Amino acid sequence: MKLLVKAPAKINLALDVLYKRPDGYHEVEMIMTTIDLADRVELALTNDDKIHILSHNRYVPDDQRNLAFQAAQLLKDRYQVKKGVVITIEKIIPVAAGLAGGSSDAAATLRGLNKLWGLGLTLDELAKLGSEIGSDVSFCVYGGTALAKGRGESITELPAPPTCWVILAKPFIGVSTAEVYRRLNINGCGHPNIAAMINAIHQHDYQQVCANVGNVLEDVTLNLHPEVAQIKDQMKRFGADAVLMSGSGPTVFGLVQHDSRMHRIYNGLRGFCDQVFAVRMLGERHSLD
Ligand SMILES: C[C@](O)(CO)[C@H](O)COP(=O)(O)OP(=O)(O)OC[C@H]1O[C@@H](n2ccc(N)nc2=O)[C@H](O)[C@@H]1O
Ligand SMILES: Nc1ncnc2c1ncn2[C@@H]1O[C@H](COP(=O)(O)OP(=O)(O)OP(=O)(O)O)[C@@H](O)[C@H]1O
Repeated sequence: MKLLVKAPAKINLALDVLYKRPDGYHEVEMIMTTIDLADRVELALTNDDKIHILSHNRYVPDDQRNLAFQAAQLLKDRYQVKKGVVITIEKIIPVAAGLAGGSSDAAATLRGLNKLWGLGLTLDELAKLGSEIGSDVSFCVYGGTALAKGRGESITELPAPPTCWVILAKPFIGVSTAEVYRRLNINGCGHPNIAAMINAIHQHDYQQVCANVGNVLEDVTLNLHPEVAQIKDQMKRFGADAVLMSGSGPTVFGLVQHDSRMHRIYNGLRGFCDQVFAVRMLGERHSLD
């Protein structure tokens, strides 16, 4: 028996850090939304009681370091599952890009194995399990658009943002999320207005969404990697309505509504960046399988 599950990437329309917690993590407030750029995760049942990972991408680990492996292991241990699975990951989302690729593969594995192994868990239960794997996994279990609080695992659903194009540009570098958080000076940076972003989404107000994008981690990564600032400048020059780094980076996204401008930005950035995509937001929460 086989199941194919979609694992979409996310962007952070806004990302604020409130304080560093005693457990070493940072208390965040983020507006996250899934986009139409997805890995394909195929789950095939085996009777050997083992977890196997297959991927053609040399940057994706094929052992217990893979977040999809960890998701399967967690379900096996917690619910004494005696079956095995072959997890084949067709990687479309750039790796170590700030787009939650690994987290989304883990979330897709949780959703898929819940069905394949007949566990009968709710999305809320899967999201709670996901938070044990990584801070972005809970959001990825639900998808759609949400406010994420705590260390990222406390999710409140939001409606779909206004329709627009999301142009993603990833430079050749990779970024360590832990290092970016470690270097952040919470008191020495400007903070995005999360309430204003939530209001803009509720009002379906594209101009206000664009006016309120912001990410406290951006300056940290920009200082480490000046090429990210260059990509931001390029996107602005080609006419994006809003430009921001996603998560801890290094991927930069630009928002536009007009097709012609989307093409201008897309074509202008290709050749300058490692990978460029023009995609839509997936909008509100709906079944990902
Ligand atoms: C930057 C974001 O991607 C934005 O969505 C997330 O906040 C990070 O999510 P993630 O990659 O799933 O993060 P995790 O794998 O849980 O943590 C990686 C490292 O980032 C730091 N970390 C992460 C989340 C958080 N709220 N505070 C942190 O300080 C910790 O040093 C942690 O060891
Ligand atoms: N399924 C997976 N796909 C990609 N990378 C994975 C996966 N599982 C584990 N990894 C490891 O995780 C690291 C970060 O990869 P990932 O693509 O998830 O980063 P990211 O998009 O920056 O994540 P986030 O936005 O959640 O911080 C990679 O360098 C890789 O070694």
